[in-house]
Amino acid sequence: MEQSAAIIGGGVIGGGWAARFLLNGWNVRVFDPDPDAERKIGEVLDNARRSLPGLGNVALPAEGQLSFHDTIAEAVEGADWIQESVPERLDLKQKVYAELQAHCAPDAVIGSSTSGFKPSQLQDGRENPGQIVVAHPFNPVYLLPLVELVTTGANPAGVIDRAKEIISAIGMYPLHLKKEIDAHVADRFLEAVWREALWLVKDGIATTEEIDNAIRYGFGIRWAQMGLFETYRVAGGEAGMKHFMAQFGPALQWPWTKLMDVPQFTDELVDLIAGQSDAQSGQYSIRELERHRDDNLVGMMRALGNNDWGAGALQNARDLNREGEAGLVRSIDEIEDLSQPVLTQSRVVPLDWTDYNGHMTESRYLDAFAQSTDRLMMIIGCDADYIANGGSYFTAETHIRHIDEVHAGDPIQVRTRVIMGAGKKMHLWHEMFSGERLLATGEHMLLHVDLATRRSAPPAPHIEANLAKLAEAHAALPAPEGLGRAIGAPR
Ligand SMILES: NC(=O)C1=CN([C@@H]2O[C@H](COP(=O)(O)OP(=O)(O)OC[C@H]3O[C@@H](n4cnc5c(N)ncnc54)[C@H](O)[C@@H]3O)[C@@H](O)[C@H]2O)C=CC1
Ligand SMILES: C[N+](C)(C)CC(=O)CC(=O)[O-]
Repeated sequence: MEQSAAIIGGGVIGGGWAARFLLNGWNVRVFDPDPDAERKIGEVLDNARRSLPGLGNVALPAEGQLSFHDTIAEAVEGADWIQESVPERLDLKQKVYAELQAHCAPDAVIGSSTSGFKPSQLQDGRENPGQIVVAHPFNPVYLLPLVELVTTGANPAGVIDRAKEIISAIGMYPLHLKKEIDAHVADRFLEAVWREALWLVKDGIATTEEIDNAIRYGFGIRWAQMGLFETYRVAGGEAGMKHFMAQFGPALQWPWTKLMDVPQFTDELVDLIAGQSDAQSGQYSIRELERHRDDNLVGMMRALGNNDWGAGALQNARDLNREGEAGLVRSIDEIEDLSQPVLTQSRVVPLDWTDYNGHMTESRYLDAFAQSTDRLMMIIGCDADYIANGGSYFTAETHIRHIDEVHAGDPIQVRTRVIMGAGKKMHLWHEMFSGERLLATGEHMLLHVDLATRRSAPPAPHIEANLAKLAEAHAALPAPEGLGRAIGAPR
């Protein structure tokens, strides 16, 4: 069923929301009085399209339709979700809510991107306060999964459930606060760090660049994977959290922090910080910085995914949910037509799979084919449980042919044939396509092993039977062009 989101205010954050909804298959209807809004959103979308689709290992749905509208009334027509991202001024937001509610469906959810206002302040004076929630995202909205969902007693349970469901459906994580508070949870930390950093620059202790280095060479990386409490638990050593608190608790009383005061934003301080920031990063345009940021975020989140941890684990769970819609199966019984090659991968080339030649790098073809082999193994019953019980396949030989180029952001699919499956042997033929274009083939010989002895051994009967069933069904297909090819063989 088609769903549509209205984006009210299409600046930095509204543009990010537009990209997030659109690339997750929603139609997006934008209202922003800025005559440059369409161009700005177009540029955000270009960056989102090169980074988000390849973040996970399973293809996203087809993009929705994007449209721009001259009035709020038009933009909210038929919208299931309305996301307000106008500037952080309470009077402006309240005016926008009055107009939104004059035109939107009473059961649409209205989420506010506000960084700090409480939902009760936004609901105040409204006829239908129950449809308004705070849905506070993080920049870039199209890549970072966190949304702080803040509600009040005026929000019916049904609205809260729908808000959680929709936020999850677009690949984000709704952190539902237990109660409302100014600046929610995450921005209270950000404000504390920001205040302290301003003091450090003002007092001449460190430049903007040195402060950024203090974060990105140390605790910033640590926070991205374990947050604060888990990190400090580990820092307490074997004695854990209690020891950590005993050792560092007293420091809270020492002059380690100036958090209670805020430096005045005098012209002098603003010039000092802006000047240092220009010296640090002025050689890049904002769009270039955004692309560096996105490349780094995708790389870090994919690395976390390999370890099934933190934001990477969240993405893996999302991939798992999307498998069915992407046409991927997990067992032989789910295959509709056994006579055809099995779809073993449907994804987009991630940013971190490309190289200095500007295309997918050679090692990633093996990575992709190995993932397809893993899925074929799962389909025949050689799944995580079976492997944990001591049986698996080892690859004995691989031959990859590179036929055509493919670039970051392009969709790819792998279809797999079982050429032979008998006894300990499994002979597979993978073909990688982008649309109709054949990109590469991978021919792989695997042997079933006993993981205890590390020697080849017959598979369990159900695995042998499933493999034979696929091999027999695929034997009716014409032999693949290139099967058995060796380097140097005539072409
Ligand atoms: N920039 C950030 O890092 C983050 C900002 N936020 C929040 O998101 C909201 C928007 O902030 P940004 O996107 O940074 O601001 P922005 O200045 O980049 O964008 C605001 C947009 O709203 C438009 N606008 C102004 N009046 C409007 C109206 N009456 N109706 C529709 N559009 C209108 C402006 O033309 C502009 O395009 C704020 O509430 C902010 O606190 C939330 C998370 C992070
Ligand atoms: C600076 N800020 C308060 C607007 C930041 C946010 O609200 C979240 C973010 O993306 O850092």
